[in-house]
Amino acid sequence: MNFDQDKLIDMALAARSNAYTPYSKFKVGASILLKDGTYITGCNVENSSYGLCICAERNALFQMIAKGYTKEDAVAFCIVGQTDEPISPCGACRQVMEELLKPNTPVVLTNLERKVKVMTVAELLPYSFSGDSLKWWI
Ligand SMILES: O=c1ccn([C@H]2C[C@H](O)[C@@H](CO)O2)c(=O)[nH]1
Ligand SMILES: [Zn+2]
Repeated sequence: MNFDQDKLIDMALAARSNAYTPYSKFKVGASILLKDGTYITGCNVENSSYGLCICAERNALFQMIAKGYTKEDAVAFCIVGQTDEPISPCGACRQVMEELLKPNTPVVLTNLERKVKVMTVAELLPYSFSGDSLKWWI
């Protein structure tokens, strides 16, 4: 499905401006375009107990679920951070993308210069562990 990549990046950048990062100072934004035209966004939110920090990607994906949407509704996902190259999401977020997005959903990785690399969810996490692996008894 076609989508407005510039608008998707703008939404992720706007979310990034809300990032709560007193410890790392590394702000990240994420946005999801849904089939009904809605955008859902997320930023990273840190905590003095470092293990409780949540990445922008998971914040956005969990909000998508909380608002009643599913992977079938997601058209594209975008992540932006202040990196030299388009941002590379962490392993935990790749696993959550595998769970909550479809394998062929485009993920727009970008940076503040708007250098873009588009990869699918499956390309970001090849040979993944998934819910299918839990169906061993069938
Ligand atoms: O793709 C990424 C990489 C890092 N972070 C956050 C986690 C932490 O708050 C800070 C530094 O790792 O950036 C994200 O939100 N997304
Ligand atoms: Zn992450």
